[in-house]
Amino acid sequence: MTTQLTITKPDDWHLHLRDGPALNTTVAFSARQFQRAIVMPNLAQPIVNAERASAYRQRILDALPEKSSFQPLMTIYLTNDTSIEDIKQASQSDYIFAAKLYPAGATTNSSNGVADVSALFPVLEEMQKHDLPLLVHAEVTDTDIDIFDREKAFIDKYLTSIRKTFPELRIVLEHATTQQSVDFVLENNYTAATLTPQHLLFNRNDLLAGGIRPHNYCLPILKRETHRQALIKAATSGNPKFFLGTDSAPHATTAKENQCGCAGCFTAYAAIELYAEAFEKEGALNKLEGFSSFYGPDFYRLPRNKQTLTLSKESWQAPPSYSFGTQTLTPFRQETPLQWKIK
Ligand SMILES: NC(=O)N[C@@H](CC(=O)O)C(=O)O
Ligand SMILES: [Zn+2]
Ligand SMILES: [Zn+2]
Repeated sequence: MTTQLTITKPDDWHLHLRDGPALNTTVAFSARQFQRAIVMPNLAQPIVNAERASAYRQRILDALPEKSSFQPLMTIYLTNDTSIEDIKQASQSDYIFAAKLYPAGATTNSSNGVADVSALFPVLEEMQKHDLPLLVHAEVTDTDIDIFDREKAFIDKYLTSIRKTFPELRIVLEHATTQQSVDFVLENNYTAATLTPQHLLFNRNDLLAGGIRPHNYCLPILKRETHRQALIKAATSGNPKFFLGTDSAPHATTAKENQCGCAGCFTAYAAIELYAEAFEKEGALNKLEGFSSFYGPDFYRLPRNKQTLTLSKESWQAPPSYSFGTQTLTPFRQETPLQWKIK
């Protein structure tokens, strides 16, 4: 049995750090284990251009613990007002690494998202031209589509045509949750997916059976077990199209334990530990390093990290909450001890 594991320092290719006082909590947790992170742009006032990304990046750097060399990799938020010039400027900047497509209304702070995907095609054309990756929250928002079918419906309605129209645009299907997404990624060139710890560890019973568990609620919603198995198979396959993206998405405890609770799991406090547990259960700890530390930078055409990170097999319990600005934050999987610990 493996009781200690040293891997190249990982990166997080999908992260929500939020803004303001929240940065004092979120940034340090990610910097503890990740060297770099793709920072999502869905703030209350979304990061829609290079100028806003630059200011947000500075606020993140200002919140870094001393001596940390953590690098935030910024993204811009696509809207129906995104211009060709916005894409040019983002591509030319040395701190923006992708642009994110949120269908309007699909998830947290997405009201400014794209209402008409086809109207975005000139922007996607420009992204392809500059080789700026497209990151997608792949869910339709149609009220007549069942929430468990929204990812598949997005592939059928939009992603297939985006893929065909822009064959060399690099696309990341973010936080993939279904067999259909795995198949789509496998079948198409220049197409990858991030996988979250919650979707590798949990299925929808963990959300809904025996009581509703708001801290396991995220979007896309947890799916049935067959889908979880497809994701774990992809993650542990050694296929470089699948890599780590936590989608750690902190919301104050009161916002989650609520009449209308927010979507998002706070995993960044123990993300690599949670992934290690998922890989170990599958007997695939030897595949963790590629997934966590190699395939992401390879896709983004960035160097792999030089530093290492060591994990040991050790049971520990997360505290009931962390402070989060003036509020508190409940860690994901708080009720069950974690199995791995960073040395
Ligand atoms: N995943 C989530 O459930 N929530 C994310 C948004 C997102 O990634 O869709 C958030 O910002 O809270
Ligand atoms: Zn999302
Ligand atoms: Zn996210």
